[in-house]
Amino acid sequence: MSHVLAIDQGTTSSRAIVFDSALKVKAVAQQEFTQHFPASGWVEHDPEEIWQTVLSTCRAAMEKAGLTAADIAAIGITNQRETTVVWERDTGKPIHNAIVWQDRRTAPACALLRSEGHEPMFTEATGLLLDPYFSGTKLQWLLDHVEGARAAAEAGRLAFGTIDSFLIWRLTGGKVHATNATNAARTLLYDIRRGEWSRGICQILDVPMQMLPEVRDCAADFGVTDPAIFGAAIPIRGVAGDQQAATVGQACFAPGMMKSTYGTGCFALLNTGTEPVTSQNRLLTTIAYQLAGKPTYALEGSIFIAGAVVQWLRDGLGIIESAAQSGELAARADPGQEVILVPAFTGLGAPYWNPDCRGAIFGLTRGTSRAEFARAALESVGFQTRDLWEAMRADWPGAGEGAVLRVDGGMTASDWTMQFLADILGAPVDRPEVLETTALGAAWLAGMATGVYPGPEEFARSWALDRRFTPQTDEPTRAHRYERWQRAVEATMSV
Ligand SMILES: Nc1ncnc2c1ncn2[C@@H]1O[C@H](COP(=O)(O)OP(=O)(O)O)[C@@H](O)[C@H]1O
Ligand SMILES: O=P(O)(O)OC[C@H](O)CO
Repeated sequence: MSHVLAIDQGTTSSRAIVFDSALKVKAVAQQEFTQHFPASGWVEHDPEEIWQTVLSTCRAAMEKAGLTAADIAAIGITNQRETTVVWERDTGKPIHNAIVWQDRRTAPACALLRSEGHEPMFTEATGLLLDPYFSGTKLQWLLDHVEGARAAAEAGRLAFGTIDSFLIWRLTGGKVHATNATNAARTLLYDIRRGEWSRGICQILDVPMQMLPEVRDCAADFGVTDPAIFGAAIPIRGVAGDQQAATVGQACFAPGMMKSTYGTGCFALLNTGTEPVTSQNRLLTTIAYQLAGKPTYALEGSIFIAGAVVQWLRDGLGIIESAAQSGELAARADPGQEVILVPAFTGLGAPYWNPDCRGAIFGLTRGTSRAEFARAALESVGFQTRDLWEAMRADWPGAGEGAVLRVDGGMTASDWTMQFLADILGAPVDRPEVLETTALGAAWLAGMATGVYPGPEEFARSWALDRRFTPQTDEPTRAHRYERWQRAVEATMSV
């Protein structure tokens, strides 16, 4: 009973990881699932496929670890955030595919709300902006477009949830309809200061409040799994959105600590303590974690394209065969060429929040080759992080000076990219030994709640460094490079 099973339900795959009593990874199972693109800018997932991949990866991970459900003390769940599911309470059946966080279909609805002057009120309550990224307008779209949905929701027959809620509902056999504060904070429906669903916003978006889940702490009782699923009931005791789980997994428990996760996108969170900080620089205010009823807040910068730019080099341009080759190729680029890629493939996220602009490349010459493309692609990830870093320093003077960036996610395997990141930030970048930081955070929350794992101080002491990247570039070069990036972004947004 001293193991913990973490479910990491991500955008492109579901993973299940068994951690042992010393918080070491014992077994991993991963399964990709289908991405549906029914129209330009639309992205959907089939919730049934998500459910099946979660079930099979959990079973596979337990089998690989040589364990049964009786050996698992608790489950921790972490998930792609904002992605929106509505299902029938009596059958558990979704009424539509899930609308994924990347989906842009509600851009006109957001523009309309902005033109009506609603944005300041939404930002004040939720810490977010009127962007299609968040769940609220996705839910509104489902209620408006699925026949009979609004009437059924008003009659109490439908439930809304982000992926964590949907999984909790399914795992508990329909007994628990709950979420946690970190996922609620991404819905555009939750008042992060008052710690409750916003009645005013639900009225504006015409969302019946009876379809919303109950909001709990990150380490809390989320019920037990139906014994028919894994052979015995397992308590669900930890739940957090994936970027917040990574913040916890990186032990960013003190104000001023910052982590950045480089997967498909990049999400940087700065712990700002027990009071929410309102950004003057178009960052988001969010809940980093909530324990014992007390939220700890964060400023978040969300970038939509990070590792995805490497996938584009591989699958779109075909100039590399594997992601790992991107760094080797970038290292061979001509230092005399200053090619800049602005990867606004789906518009730009923080701090620009421009859903309409599209990517651009600058500085091409007759001599530009694959190597300069690769370097520009990897550098774009560093430049975008610098944008967030600047915004955070401007918003919260405690950030930056003497600060270190803790990094994780698949793309941090690239030493070349991490060195450029340190160079362009002018600050150290720390890569930990455990790169399964998201799952680690969810496992620790669940294990701490069940007494299997230690409290925050001891957990933070167990964080171990793999490698520190220190800046090698001088300040004038850094300033010159960053200024050219800023001009490239301005030009991209003006086309
Ligand atoms: N060695 C590498 N160099 C550059 N990018 C990499 C490398 N290894 C993985 N990546 C990128 O990291 C991403 C995968 O990271 P992961 O954390 O698994 O993402 P997600 O959870 O969003 O699916 C991919 O987009 C891939 O292109
Ligand atoms: O599933 P990931 O790792 O791409 O993360 C997605 C984020 O939670 C979206 O906000």
